[in-house]
Amino acid sequence: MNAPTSPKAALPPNIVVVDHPLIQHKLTLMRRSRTPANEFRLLLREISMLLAYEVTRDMPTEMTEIETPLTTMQAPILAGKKLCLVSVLRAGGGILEGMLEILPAARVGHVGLYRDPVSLAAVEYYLKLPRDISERTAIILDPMLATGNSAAAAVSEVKAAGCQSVKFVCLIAAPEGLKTLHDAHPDVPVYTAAVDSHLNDHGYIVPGIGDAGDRIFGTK
Ligand SMILES: O=P(O)(O)OC[C@H]1O[C@H](OP(=O)(O)OP(=O)(O)O)[C@H](O)[C@@H]1O
Ligand SMILES: O=c1cc[nH]c(=O)[nH]1
Ligand SMILES: [Mg+2]
Repeated sequence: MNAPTSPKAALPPNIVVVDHPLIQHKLTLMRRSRTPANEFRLLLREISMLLAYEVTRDMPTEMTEIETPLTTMQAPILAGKKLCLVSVLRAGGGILEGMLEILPAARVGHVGLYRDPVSLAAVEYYLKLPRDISERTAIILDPMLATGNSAAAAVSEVKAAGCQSVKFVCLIAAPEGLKTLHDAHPDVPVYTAAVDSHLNDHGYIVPGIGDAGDRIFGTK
């Protein structure tokens, strides 16, 4: 039996494990191999909305004067840099849906990456980012951080486009991937619902959820 681990002391800094009970419950339902694709997608969307709260917790606000039906008051509104959500195709689309529910004004970019099944290197096949991404905080979305090769490549593309403020959101991270991403991009914080035990010989996260893209789109 493989239990997920949260060896917080051994992890690189800049990792936020969002261990809210609602998220943990929904993640358990997603992990079950018999959970069908339609339920899997819905659970991922719900968890993504909850992760959106955590990854935006440090967004600055400023005060503005408004009129309520009873009086005028100083009230907070969002201030500072705008956001760009960057979905790593294919599986990032599963997180993007939920994030856009909470952050409807965000711009959206896409990075198409697949893992070479033998070398586990990330192979890029698509890139489309908003022109003004350098003026935004980018939140890169991908459910799985396994070897970390895809995440590191996605962050490199976003930085190459001029973005200096980057965060990474996933559902499950492996310790190996957290280290690879931190070594390549120590300035990028990672928000994850779980840190699992290890990678298997094929680079899959154990216990994990299997192939996220296949489970979202029912392709296996
Ligand atoms: O950390 P890594 O070892 O790079 O693995 C993680 C990547 O693997 C999965 O994508 P996959 O290559 O299966 O593509 P898909 O989303 O099109 O299925 C996942 O969505 C990540 O992008
Ligand atoms: O466990 C894993 C590892 C990489 N990609 C996935 O979709 N799942
Ligand atoms: Mg896949």
